[in-house]
Amino acid sequence: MQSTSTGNAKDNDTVTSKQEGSSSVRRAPYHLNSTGCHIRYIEGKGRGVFASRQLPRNELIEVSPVLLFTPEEYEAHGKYTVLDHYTFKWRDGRMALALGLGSLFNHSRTPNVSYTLDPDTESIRYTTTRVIEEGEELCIFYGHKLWFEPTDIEDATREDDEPDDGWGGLSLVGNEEAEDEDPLAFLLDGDDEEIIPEDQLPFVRMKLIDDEAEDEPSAVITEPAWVVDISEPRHTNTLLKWLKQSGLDTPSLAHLKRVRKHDGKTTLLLTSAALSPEAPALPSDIPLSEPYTLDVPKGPALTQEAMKAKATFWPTIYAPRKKGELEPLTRGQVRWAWDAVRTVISEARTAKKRGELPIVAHVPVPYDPEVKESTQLLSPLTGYDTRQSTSHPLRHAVLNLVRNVADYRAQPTDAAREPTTAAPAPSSASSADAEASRNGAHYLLTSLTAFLSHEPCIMCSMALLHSRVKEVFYLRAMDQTGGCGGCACVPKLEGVNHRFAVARWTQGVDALAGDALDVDEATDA
Ligand SMILES: C[S@@+](CC[C@H](N)C(=O)[O-])C[C@H]1O[C@@H](n2cnc3c(N)ncnc32)[C@H](O)[C@@H]1O
Repeated sequence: MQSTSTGNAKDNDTVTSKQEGSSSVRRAPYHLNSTGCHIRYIEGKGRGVFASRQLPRNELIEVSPVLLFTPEEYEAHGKYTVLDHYTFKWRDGRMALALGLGSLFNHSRTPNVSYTLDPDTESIRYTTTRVIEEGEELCIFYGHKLWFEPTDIEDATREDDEPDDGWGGLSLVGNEEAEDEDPLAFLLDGDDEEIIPEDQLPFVRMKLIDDEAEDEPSAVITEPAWVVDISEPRHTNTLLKWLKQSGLDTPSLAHLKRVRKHDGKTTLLLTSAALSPEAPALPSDIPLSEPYTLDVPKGPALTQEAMKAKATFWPTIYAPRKKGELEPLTRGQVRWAWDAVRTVISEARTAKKRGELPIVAHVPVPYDPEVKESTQLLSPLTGYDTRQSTSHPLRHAVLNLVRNVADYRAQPTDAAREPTTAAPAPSSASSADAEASRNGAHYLLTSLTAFLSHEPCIMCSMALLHSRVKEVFYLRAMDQTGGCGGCACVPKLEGVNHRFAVARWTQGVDALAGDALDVDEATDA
């Protein structure tokens, strides 16, 4: 436990503390911080973080790296030390200690700071939840099971047996009950690679088109791919060999033939434009024209008829499977999705506390490292419904999310986001880049999954479709207003040029969310 400060605060930064019979004046260190935070002593709490100027709402005020301990290290050493009062359980079971200011935020039942764990960068991001005046203490919510007597009156009068509200308070180690609360633990503990049978998944996946409907060219779902015309067919074999060695030959296009002969022209399929927004570099010793993008079928043909329909776009492999069968999912994928669902619930709860509708749209960093690399989504993004605070009818969570993604994409360069992964774009790529953009490689949500607290309204479903989102999970169905199966099903409409998968999360949500997601059933989310 950190030192007990029992004396009177002399000024903002000092307090007289009595420890083991001696009395001394304690001074908070000067903290170099440009985001408006500084450390002060408070009677009965020890150190705390305070606003050194007025802070706006939704301001990122601190990013704290975390130090991670294995459960063994913690069991053998950590839990017998002062660290026990600062460590908490990281998502993968390790114990985490926030560095920087992170460990100095005190607890409040009415916090003015929320935080999100970022496993990718092993850090915690702290954001203000309202306007904070200069001199106010910045507090987070630790959870309901405190191991100390809070000084704040509202905290001291809390009910001990109140269930965790899931707001996202740090669940401190030793809080076994809180750890056991995950309603899906029975499903999610185990081997990451193991396939979870469809009927055990905690969500229901909607079937958007009948296998028979695939037989129509108008029902074929496509995605953009880079192709190049081969002027001299004798180079085809050399190019196929080069393609194998180039790394462009990714599994996502394995259902397509590599070469198309059409109207006397031979064309080579290079790579997915969704995964490689830039035009691929071609071998310099073979005369070739500029690569360009073309819409090709997204999946194999399930029937002979579908094969004919798909061949009008690009020759496609025939791979019959059981009718209605969906891509199998592994436990790792389901756990990743559940993490996102928990974030959505916790953010909806925070939104409600701020006086907004508890409607949230969230895009996590992709599970698949290849997709993460190609989409360059290196940190999760969230959109909140802000219709209440802005009195603006269009500030739906999904629209705000799409805007956030656009802002993220508009950052000067990828290098600014993560210097280690970004390669400079070749200057010759600019026209191909523009072409790729027109053909769909650069749509805002290409290859990404959106997690939504509520089934999106028709406008938002259309925005998701237009952004080329890969799939959507929603937690609460909106039968009167929903555009993904409620009053309409936008991705199922005839003639739309993109379809996204839809799943409704059915297990664990009510246990975790309680009434946190409740909205009027006529609300368009
Ligand atoms: C993560 S630390 C926060 C920083 C701590 N005050 C310090 O000086 O190092 C958690 C400890 O701070 C104290 N603390 C946090 N919030 C408090 C509150 N509302 N009332 C009293 N003590 C609090 C408790 O002693 C708790 O064990």
